[in-house]
Amino acid sequence: MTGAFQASLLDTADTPTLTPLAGTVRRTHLPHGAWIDLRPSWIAGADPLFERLLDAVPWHAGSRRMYDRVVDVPRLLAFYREHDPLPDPLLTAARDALTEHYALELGEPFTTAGLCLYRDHRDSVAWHGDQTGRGATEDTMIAIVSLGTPRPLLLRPRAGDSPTRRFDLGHGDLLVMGGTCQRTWEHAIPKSARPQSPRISIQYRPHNVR
Ligand SMILES: O=C(O)CCC(=O)C(=O)O
Ligand SMILES: [Fe+2]
Repeated sequence: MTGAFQASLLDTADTPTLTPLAGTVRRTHLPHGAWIDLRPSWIAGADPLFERLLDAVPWHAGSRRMYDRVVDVPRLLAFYREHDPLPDPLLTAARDALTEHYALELGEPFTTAGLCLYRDHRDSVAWHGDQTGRGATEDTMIAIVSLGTPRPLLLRPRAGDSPTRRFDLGHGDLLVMGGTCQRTWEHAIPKSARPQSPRISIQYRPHNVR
């Protein structure tokens, strides 16, 4: 093996790369007009991206009101509004590729990026729909890129009339929730019983969807 070939092999392994989306995304239709698109290993060679985000993102504890108390949510957060520079050029490229791929169906760009850091198996997100803003009343899309330790994303219908669905999100995977998903279904990342290393989730949303 020549030195140059070795270098190029290392290069692909070490440089996070977006692979093409067209023709590689598998859609699952759910009852009530919701759907899930899945593209395993969308980002190849994602290890350095994961490390960079762990370091570079200003992670902070989020909080929410629970009755008369304010409690920390069980994960760390960072939110990038429209026009905020993202913490890594690959996250910008991913957002733009998603905007392009879904342009006809979505009719508007993905503009914001919410980041979550699940530090270990005890971190989680409880059952919810992204229903702040238009998510409560209109069809929209939320695209999630998952990095690090695989965790399942669970979905259950609000009407309780069909079984909970499980999508395993691995390192570099893309999952897109679309149609009525935020209104007619809820999603969650459950705690795990077994110790786990960290996971980072990046959620891209259109204007005024949270
Ligand atoms: O961690 C994830 O992939 C999902 C996070 C989520 O549902 C949210 O932040 O609204
Ligand atoms: Fe969510």
